[in-house]
Order: sequence, then structure tokens, then C-alpha cells
Amino acid sequence: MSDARRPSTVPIPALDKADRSELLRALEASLGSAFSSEPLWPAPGPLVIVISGPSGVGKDALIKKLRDCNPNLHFVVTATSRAIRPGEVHGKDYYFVSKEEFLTMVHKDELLEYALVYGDYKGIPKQQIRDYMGKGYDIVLRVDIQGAQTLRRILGDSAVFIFLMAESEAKLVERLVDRKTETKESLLVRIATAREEVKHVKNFDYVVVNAEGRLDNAVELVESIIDAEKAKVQQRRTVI
Ligand SMILES: Nc1ncnc2c1ncn2[C@@H]1O[C@H](COP(=O)(O)OP(=O)(O)OP(=O)(O)O)[C@@H](O)[C@H]1O
Repeated sequence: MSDARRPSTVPIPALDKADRSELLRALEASLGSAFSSEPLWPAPGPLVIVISGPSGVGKDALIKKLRDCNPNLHFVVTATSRAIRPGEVHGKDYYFVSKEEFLTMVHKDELLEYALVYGDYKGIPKQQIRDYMGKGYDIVLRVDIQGAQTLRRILGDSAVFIFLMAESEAKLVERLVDRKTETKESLLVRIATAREEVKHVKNFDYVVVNAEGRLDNAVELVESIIDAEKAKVQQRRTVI
């Protein structure tokens, strides 16, 4: 502030002699208002983060690690009509429902997005997202590329879209083969689909390479993306 605007009647004590609170009071009096302790910038609102990528790239593996270290993230549990795989837990990995139950959810408009993927339905329950956003959680959605494209149409730029990619096609195929969950037919479909899917990366906001043996780096990069998004001046605001 220029000297011209400062009321000349308020004396500011010498900086090397005055105690801190005396100095602060004098500065306030001199400026004509008390210093506010209110935050200068509002806390960022909840973020919706969409993580996608080809089958076998490591989406589940990455999400498992993210979950361990980020209690403020809510990982949306997708409803699916596919059969449960060994080790999977109902209500944690997916809500495993019958095709009939799934179609009832569709008719009741309870899903943000749904699709038929490799013969099975997968969909995102809306209410779960609303509940957790209301509690201040950031939301993580794990969807295939087709789902990410639909979500982009629905959510536009209000959500953050991250494409998870392997370092090479060869490594992606090795991972799918080593996982031992696919038949010969479904392997071929997934690989052919992955070749097409990589072309959609341009519709995403970020790409994260999940290189062999370097899952931790991919997790750190996703965490950094979330931090950066939280620090943006123009915040994304999602309404579900
Ligand atoms: N960085 C990595 N290095 C080595 N193996 C990995 C890495 N990331 C994931 N994997 C392994 O690759 C396999 C495929 O990963 P995952 O099941 O997480 O893929 P996904 O993208 O969720 O696949 P889908 O869409 O078919 O469910 C798993 O066996 C997983 O442990």
C-alpha cells in the first residue's frame, strides 16, 4: 500500500523493538481492517477420476495399490453380470448380479453408464457415487475404453480421464497370458480390441505407462495427477 493511503495517525512500532502481536495490531490498525484467518482459497471439491485402459494392462493391480495408501479415495464398486473369478469378493471387487437383476437396475435408471462387455453387463451405480461425494471422497471409476468414451460424453471435462498403457503390445499380451484367466478365443478378442483401443488415448486427459515390474511408478504418477488436479485454479465440478 502506498504511504498516501495509510492513515498517518497510526504509528507502526520499530520492527526490531516491537513484539509480534503489537506489530500485527498496529499493521491492522494502519490498514484499517483485521487480518482474516479464513482460508485464502477454498478447499478443492471432490474429484471424479476415470481410470481406463486395455484388458490386462493392470487397472485392477493399480487400483489395489492406490486403495492401500489413499483413504480419501472411494473406488466405485461396479455391478456386473459376469461370473465371479477365484479370489474375487462380492461387494468389494464387483457387485455380482444376474442378467435379470442387472436389467432391472437399467430400467430404474440406477446406472450412470452400462455396457455389454465380452458378453457380460457392467455398470456404474449412481447412488454410490452421490453418497461418497457427499461425504467428501474423491471417486475412482475403473472402466474399459468403451465405458470411458460413454463417461466422457456424459461427464465431459468435469471428470479426469486417465489412460493406463503398457510399454509395448508384447508386454500387454504376456500379462494377459500369464494371468491365466482367458480362453484362447477371449485372448484373441482382447488383443484385437486392445489394438483398436490405443487409438482412443487422444480423448483422455492423461496417459500413464504401467511398465513391467514398475507398478509403483504408475501408482505414484496417478497420485501426482490427483494432486495436480486438486491444485488447479479452475476446478472441475461433477454433478451425478
Ligand atoms: N507393472 C506390472 N508389471 C507386471 N505385471 C503386472 C503389472 N501390472 C499388472 N500386472 C499383472 O498383469 C495382469 C493383468 O493385470 P490386471 O488384472 O490388473 O489388468 P486389468 O487391466 O484390470 O484387466 P481386465 O480389464 O481384463 O480386468 C495381472 O496378473 C497383474 O498382476
